[in-house]
Amino acid sequence: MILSYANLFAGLWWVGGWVVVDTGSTKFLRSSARSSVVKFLFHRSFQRILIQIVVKFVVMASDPKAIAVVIMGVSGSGKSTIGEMLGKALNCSFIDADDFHPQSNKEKMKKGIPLSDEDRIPWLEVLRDVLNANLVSGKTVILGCSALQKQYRDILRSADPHDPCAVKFVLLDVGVNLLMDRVQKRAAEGKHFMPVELLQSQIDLLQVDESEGIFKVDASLIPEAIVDDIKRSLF
Ligand SMILES: Nc1ncnc2c1ncn2[C@@H]1O[C@H](COP(=O)(O)OP(=O)(O)OP(=O)(O)O)[C@@H](O)[C@H]1O
Ligand SMILES: O=C(O)[C@H](O)[C@@H](O)[C@H](O)[C@H](O)CO
Repeated sequence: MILSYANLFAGLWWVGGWVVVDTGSTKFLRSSARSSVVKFLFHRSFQRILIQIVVKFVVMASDPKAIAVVIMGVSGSGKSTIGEMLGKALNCSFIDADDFHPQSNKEKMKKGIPLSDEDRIPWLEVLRDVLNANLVSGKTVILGCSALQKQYRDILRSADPHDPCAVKFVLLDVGVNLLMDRVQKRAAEGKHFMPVELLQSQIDLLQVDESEGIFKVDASLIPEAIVDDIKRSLF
């Protein structure tokens, strides 16, 4: 839409310039020194450059750089719920990291055994490649992923090897009691494989370094308020 306006504007500019220069309607300016400057300004090659600059500017303004937003936090903090809503609000796709776990990881968690680095690193590398594919094709994407430690987040950050800031993290911050309630309720409803016993191991592992500048959102709020806060932090 914006581009069509730009093209229309460029077209009018072109025709307007032609009328002014080629129909001689600028007679009153011709004699003065000003007229050569004006002629230069209306000259087609100058117009062409100007049009290219305007179109490029409009394209850049209407098509900002793609980013990856990682909604992170411990089990039950709301990554899937919030990530999906944010994806809809930003009109981009949402990827749930849980869908990329190999069966062996899921079996381990079901049995109440926390994942090790050996379990997580290959999984994070796959997720990094998925983010990379989206960024390379200019698509903004939301990922819901625990990303509990800096070393894990650094793997995801490398999705854009030229710009680590292209991958942004948002931490869903929820108190332990509310987390327990949510995970217990979800497990009782048979809705998820993650047992409540694993929650403490996740809380123990979560490490957020102030220097990383991760945006922390109060995830005990209603989902709509959380999504609004995240949107405000991003734009
Ligand atoms: N802001 C919220 N307010 C109320 N309930 C919420 C909120 N966010 C999530 N929930 C509920 O809490 C439960 C856990 O949410 P969700 O599955 O989105 O968390 P998660 O971080 O993706 O968990 P996991 O990492 O274990 O997959 C769900 O039953 C969900 O409906
Ligand atoms: O790093 C991890 O241990 C995993 O990502 C877990 O967080 C689970 O995937 C998730 O919580 C279950 O839904």
